[in-house]
Amino acid sequence: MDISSVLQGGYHHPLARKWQAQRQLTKSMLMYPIFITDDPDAKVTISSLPGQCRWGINRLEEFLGPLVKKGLQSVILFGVPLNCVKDGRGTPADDPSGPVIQAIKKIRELFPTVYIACDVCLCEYTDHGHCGLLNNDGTINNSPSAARIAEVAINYAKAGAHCVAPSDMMDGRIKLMKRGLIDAGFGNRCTLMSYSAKFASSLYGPFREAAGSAPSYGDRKCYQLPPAAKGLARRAIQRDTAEGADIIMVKPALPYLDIIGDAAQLAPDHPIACYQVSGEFAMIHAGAKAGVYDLRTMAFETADSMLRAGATLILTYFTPDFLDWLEA
Ligand SMILES: NCC[C@H](CC(=O)O)[C@@H](CN)CCC(=O)O
Ligand SMILES: [Zn+2]
Repeated sequence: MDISSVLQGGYHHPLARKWQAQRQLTKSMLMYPIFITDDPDAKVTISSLPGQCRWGINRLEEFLGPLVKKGLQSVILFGVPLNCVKDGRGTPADDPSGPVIQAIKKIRELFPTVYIACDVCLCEYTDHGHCGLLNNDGTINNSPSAARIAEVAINYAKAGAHCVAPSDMMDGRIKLMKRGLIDAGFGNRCTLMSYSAKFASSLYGPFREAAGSAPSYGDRKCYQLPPAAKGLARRAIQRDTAEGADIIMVKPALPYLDIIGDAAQLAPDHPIACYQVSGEFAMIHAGAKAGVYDLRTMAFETADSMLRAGATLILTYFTPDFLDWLEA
């Protein structure tokens, strides 16, 4: 046999197999999506997301304390207001007494080492459930929507968020948000993580149930990317990079590994995030429950695929599990 034909010598040993990975999963790569509700003492199980709950701010120490001890380094907050008056412009989104702003302050106080990102969108706060403001005919009114999203982001930054992450997919919101952060004095102390390539996926169901954020009519196909749209994703990534995004995100993750690769190629000097969304998480659990594979092995296999594709940051509901598994 030719010398060049023999590869197995390079990975016959478990340690040598580790060396074959370009990037190994570490705790600092994990960002934990968490749901904050406006009942301060709540701890409500989310049936569609195994092991996940909606938490009130009075329970954050009980919830996050053990995870911080295990090495939790970042969270991304999703507000789930159940006792507020939703309206056409998502007024409750940046209510100073609302769950997100209260949670930013509480987590800063309780866990000063934890990096706090905030998802910025209006769908959890609008009475129509869309991610932006609407025209009279029910279509998205892009410009005022982008302006409102930027306004919410600046208010989160003022409350102490380390990072704002607009998941709305409005055109031009990154430029507006970056300009707003700079003008408000936060351009150099608040990260702008753009959900640049976010697809109109069928994998958001459990989240929408958890956050009560499904659109009251229609869908999000006119502002989230078509699943087959590789060119649009590449253009959105280039656009957001040019508009001042500090981190580029692809979402969902597993069905879009090629887009993660595109992002790494198009924005080689930016951290690349990917979001293993609620439906991916639920799907992996369902397969393990059905005996198709071992849960831990599959969770690592999916994370390794995202790292191999070029991700440097993974938003995942598996974060608490990985904190245990990476310790072992
Ligand atoms: N801003 C929209 C929420 C959005 C998807 C959607 O419901 O369209 C995601 C949150 N950023 C869902 C995330 C998930 O499914 O885990
Ligand atoms: Zn939204």
